[in-house]
Amino acid sequence: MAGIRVEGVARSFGEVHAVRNAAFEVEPGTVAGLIGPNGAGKTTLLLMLASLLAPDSGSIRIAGYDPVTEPHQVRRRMGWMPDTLGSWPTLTVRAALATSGRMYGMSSDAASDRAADLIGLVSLDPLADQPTRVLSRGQKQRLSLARALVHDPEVLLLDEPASGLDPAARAALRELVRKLAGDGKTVLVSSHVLAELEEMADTAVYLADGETAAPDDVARAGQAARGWRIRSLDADRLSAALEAAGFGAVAVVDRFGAVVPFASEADAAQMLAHLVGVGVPISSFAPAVGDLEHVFHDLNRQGGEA
Ligand SMILES: Nc1ncnc2c1ncn2[C@@H]1O[C@H](COP(=O)(O)OP(=O)(O)OP(=O)(O)O)[C@@H](O)[C@H]1O
Repeated sequence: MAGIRVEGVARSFGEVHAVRNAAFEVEPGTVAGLIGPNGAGKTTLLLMLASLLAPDSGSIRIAGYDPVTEPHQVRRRMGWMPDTLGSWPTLTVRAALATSGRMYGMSSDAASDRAADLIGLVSLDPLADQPTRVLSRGQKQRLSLARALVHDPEVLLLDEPASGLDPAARAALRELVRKLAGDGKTVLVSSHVLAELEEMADTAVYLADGETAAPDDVARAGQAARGWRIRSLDADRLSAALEAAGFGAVAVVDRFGAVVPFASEADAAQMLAHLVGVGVPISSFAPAVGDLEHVFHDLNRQGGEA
C-alpha cells in the first residue's frame, strides 16, 4: 500500500520505553495529526518512520517500503521536516535548497529550478540570497519545509511544523499542507497544539505513553458528552433560562458566556431551539473545544481511570 502503515512498533532507550506499541495507517491524499502530550513518543515514532532510527520490533511501511531494510527507497519517497533545522549556516537559502536537490541526484539546472520554485512556495523570496544563519526561527521552519519537499516526496513527515510561525505563516502552512494532500500526498503532522491541527488534519493518531489509541476507543471518546459554549447578548437572561431548563447546576458561566455539557449534538440542538424560543438573544453556540481536543482529553481521562 502507498501511504503509511505501522504495526506493533516499539522502541526503548535503555529503561525508557519511548514507543511501546504503535499501530495505525494513513491513506494517500490524507493529512493525519500525530497527537500526544510531551514525552509521548511522537519524535521517536517519526524518526523510525523516517528511517533514521530502527524499531526494536514491529513493522513499518512508507509508500510500500520498509525503512529498516529499504531505507534508500523510503528516503526517495519521503520528506522529513525535523523539529529543529540543522542546516548549513553559511549557505544562502537558494544554495541550501539547490544542494539538497543535488543530494537527491538532480542535475545542477534542475536543482536550481526546484530551489527557485520552493522559495516561492514558502514565501522566502526576499531572503533567497541571504545566508541561512540570518533567518528567524519561523523563517528557518519554512526553509526546513521547503527542504523536505525538494524531491517531491509521496509521504511527508512533519514534526511540529508550526512551532515558531506567526499567525499568517501558520495559515499559509495549513493551506500548503492541504494542497499537498489534495495532490495525493500522505502527510503525518505532529503537534501538541491541537487547535492548529484541527483545521489541517482529516484524521488523527493519538499517542500516549508510547501507545496509539485503539480506533474503538477513539470512536467512543468522540461520542462522549462534551461542553458547548453559549454566548448571549443578555448574560442574565441566558443564566436564568439555563436554570429554568434544569441546567443551573452543570452550566459554568463566565465572562465569555456559559459552558454546558450535552450528551449529543441532538441534545445541544434541542437546547438551542429552546433558548431561542424563549427569547434569549443567542450570539454564538458551538462546541467549547474542537473535535481533536475533545477526543484527546476524553482518551486521557479513560487512560487515567483504567
Ligand atoms: N535518545 C534518547 N535516549 C534516551 N531517552 C530518549 C531518547 N529519545 C527520547 N527519549 C525519551 O523517550 C520518551 C519519548 O520522547 P519523544 O521525544 O519521542 O517524545 P515527544 O512526544 O516527541 O515529546 P515532545 O512533545 O516533548 O517533543 C521521553 O521520555 C524521552 O525522554
